[in-house]
Amino acid sequence: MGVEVSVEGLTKSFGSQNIWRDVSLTLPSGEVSALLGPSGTGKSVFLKTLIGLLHPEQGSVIIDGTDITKCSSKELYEIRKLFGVLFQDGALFGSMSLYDNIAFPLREHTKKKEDNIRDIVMEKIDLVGLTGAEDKLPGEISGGMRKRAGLARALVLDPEIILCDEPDSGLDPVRTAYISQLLIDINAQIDATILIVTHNINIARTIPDNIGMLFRKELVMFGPREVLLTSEQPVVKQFLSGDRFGPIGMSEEKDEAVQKQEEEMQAAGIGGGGTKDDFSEIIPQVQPNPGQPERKAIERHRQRVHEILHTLPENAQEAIRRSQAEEDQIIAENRKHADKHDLGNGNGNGGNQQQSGGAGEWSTAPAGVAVAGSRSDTTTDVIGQHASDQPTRDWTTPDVSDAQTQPIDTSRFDSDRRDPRSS
Ligand SMILES: Nc1ncnc2c1ncn2[C@@H]1O[C@H](COP(=O)(O)OP(=O)(O)OP(=O)(O)O)[C@@H](O)[C@H]1O
Repeated sequence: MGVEVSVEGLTKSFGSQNIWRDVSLTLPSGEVSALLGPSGTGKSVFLKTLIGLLHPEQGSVIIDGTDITKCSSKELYEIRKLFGVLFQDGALFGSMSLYDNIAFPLREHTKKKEDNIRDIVMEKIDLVGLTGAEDKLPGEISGGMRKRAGLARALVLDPEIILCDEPDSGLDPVRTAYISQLLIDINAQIDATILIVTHNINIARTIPDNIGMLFRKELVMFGPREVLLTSEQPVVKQFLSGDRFGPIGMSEEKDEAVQKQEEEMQAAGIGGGGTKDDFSEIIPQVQPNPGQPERKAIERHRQRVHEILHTLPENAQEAIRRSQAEEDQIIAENRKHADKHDLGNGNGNGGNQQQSGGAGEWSTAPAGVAVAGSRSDTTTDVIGQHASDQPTRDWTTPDVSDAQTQPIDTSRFDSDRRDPRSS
């Protein structure tokens, strides 16, 4: 199970510039959380503080029993091995091929042999749809491809905590959907605690269990996604709808005169350009693909939400009940689909769909983390990460009919991706 991250009273400034203050939240074990907020509110700074790259003036960040704001650098080094981080710009080494970039954490932090490293790296490259691009330099590929290479690198050590800084930036909507699905599938496979920083409202609506929002140097809220999505707070409503009119301005704050002008314009029927979508109409959360294990976090999340349900606003309670019922239906349909196509459900057979019905080369199964399905058949390597000793990939080329029945085909990430079936 992923590790809980508990943040208490965190305050960060650069010189006299306070970024945020007194931020408290808990990223529950194995759950997927998202952090929203206007540009410049310090979301990336928050991520960097969680891994100890930046040091807060006040507060604590407790990870696996250690307060990383106060621990020794040796302890911090150990704690960091729990993390896989996808930075906003991919943070790849410009002079190294994608292959070497992705292999880097394995070479740096484990004593794995090159054969084993190759298997893991190629699995992750395949997983993010970059097969064929492994010899390219970061400067020779698109921003979206760099992003996916960064994600592959974040996954090679099978992290307990995954931090993703704007995983969708540089990706078109379709690739964004693939990468979002990938994160859910990965969560189902390894039950990692995930935090996604994003401006993408679609991701916020459909991927996380919990959502938080930073605004005016404070955490406006953090809790079950339905609470934020049904919130009546003007800043939340404005952010979700992308409207010009509201408390969020081009710079951090609008002054009263501007707000008054906007109110007059609205009264005159002039719009702020925002979408008219009804965000309180909750879209069911994306579920793992059929054949993937079911997310273990769902039950834990529901248990937690059940305990606090009576404390939530009435419309959030109603939205939670509705979305849980809809999600149950989707999960049941996925199970039926998996049974019909003999994909295995990751519970009864270890989730090894590579052997159980054609989710081979073309599935989104995160093979290095995936084939194990449960951690019972993994070993612990030198740095305490779980990793299979055996090559975990079935490299047999699936037949075309299998490929066609796969719900997600990561090869479609790139039109220039080499088709392994043709080689
Ligand atoms: N190392 C640093 N030194 C000084 N100021 C910094 C540093 N890193 C970030 N900042 C400042 O902190 C503020 C928050 O930056 P951050 O990148 O966290 O915002 P963000 O919410 O992630 O923005 P965006 O959504 O645009 O990516 C900005 O004003 C930025 O200039």
